[in-house]
Amino acid sequence: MIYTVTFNPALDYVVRMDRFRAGEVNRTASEELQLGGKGINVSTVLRNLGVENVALGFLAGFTGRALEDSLQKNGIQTDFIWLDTGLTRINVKIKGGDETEINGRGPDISGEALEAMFHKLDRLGEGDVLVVSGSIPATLPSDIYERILARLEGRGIRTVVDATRDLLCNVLPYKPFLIKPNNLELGEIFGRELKSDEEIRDCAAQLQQRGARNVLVSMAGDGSLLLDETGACHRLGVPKGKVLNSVGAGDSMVAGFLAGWLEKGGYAYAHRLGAAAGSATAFSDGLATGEEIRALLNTF
Ligand SMILES: Nc1ncnc2c1ncn2[C@@H]1O[C@H](COP(=O)(O)OP(=O)(O)O)[C@@H](O)[C@H]1O
Ligand SMILES: O=P(O)(O)OC[C@H]1O[C@](O)(COP(=O)(O)O)[C@@H](O)[C@@H]1O
Repeated sequence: MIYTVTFNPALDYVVRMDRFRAGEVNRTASEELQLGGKGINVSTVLRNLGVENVALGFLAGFTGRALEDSLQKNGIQTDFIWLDTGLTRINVKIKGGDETEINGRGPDISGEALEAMFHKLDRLGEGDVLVVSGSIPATLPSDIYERILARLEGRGIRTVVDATRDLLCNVLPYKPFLIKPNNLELGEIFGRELKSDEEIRDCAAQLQQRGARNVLVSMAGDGSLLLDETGACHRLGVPKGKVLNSVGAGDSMVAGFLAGWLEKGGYAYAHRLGAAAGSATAFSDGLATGEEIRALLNTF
């Protein structure tokens, strides 16, 4: 079974307007509420591709209830831990000329709630896949992803980590099956801007030397580069299409990669399905459907 963990789920409030002006009253042309949080997006796209999975994480308050109801209505299995206080956050995504995002801090997670999550993870076993992704609420220790991977070590569980800076770097010794930084996040880790494929490949190789098995670097409209565990490097561009909303494109890519790898076992195909999923989401209003993703697969 595939499990996703989202420490800080969200409702994404997506508003569109001709031009967003900071410091002024802005009126929207349209608005919608989407389910959000990186692991939750991965769960949704996996489900859209026909891959059964369970969404784990922490929820609180009426926004949390709305999120869980919608996930279940969409046919996604959930096993969340409920927090006694606070509210699952609402992240604001402004499409007005440029894309501006305001991501909330999220509710506090108590020590007890965290312990409850560790107990759930203790049930995973041989052949399971665990995806941990997204930010963590400010009250959690910054080694939390590392502690999860340490606890899973030696049990035949593949892990996928999509996080930034230390959250990502600290898990490398636990040999994650896949990490997916974007090119800017990869540059942040090495303290410089990465300008060429060679530089990106070199940095990906260094993360591999530090323990990552497969490194998938996404580059928004410039496509993606996969350095797989055999040492082969795969580079894909993007198909032609109109970008409507790139929120969740990275999460869709992770889901597509996993779905492709489960379907055929090879990394070239996993990368293609991941790339198709990323672009299909960028070309649709919300997260891409299975049909939208498979329609793009042949363009690579
Ligand atoms: N503007 C775009 N046009 C076409 N494909 C895109 C676009 N933005 C993202 N994608 C696809 O989705 C993938 C992930 O997007 P990216 O923005 O790099 O991830 P993240 O959201 O994690 O930063 C890209 O590698 C690409 O394949
Ligand atoms: O957990 P974080 O890093 O604050 O990010 C949460 C946001 O990321 C998203 O999951 C989108 O992620 P990507 O655009 O990186 O794929 C949104 O749905 C959500 O609002």
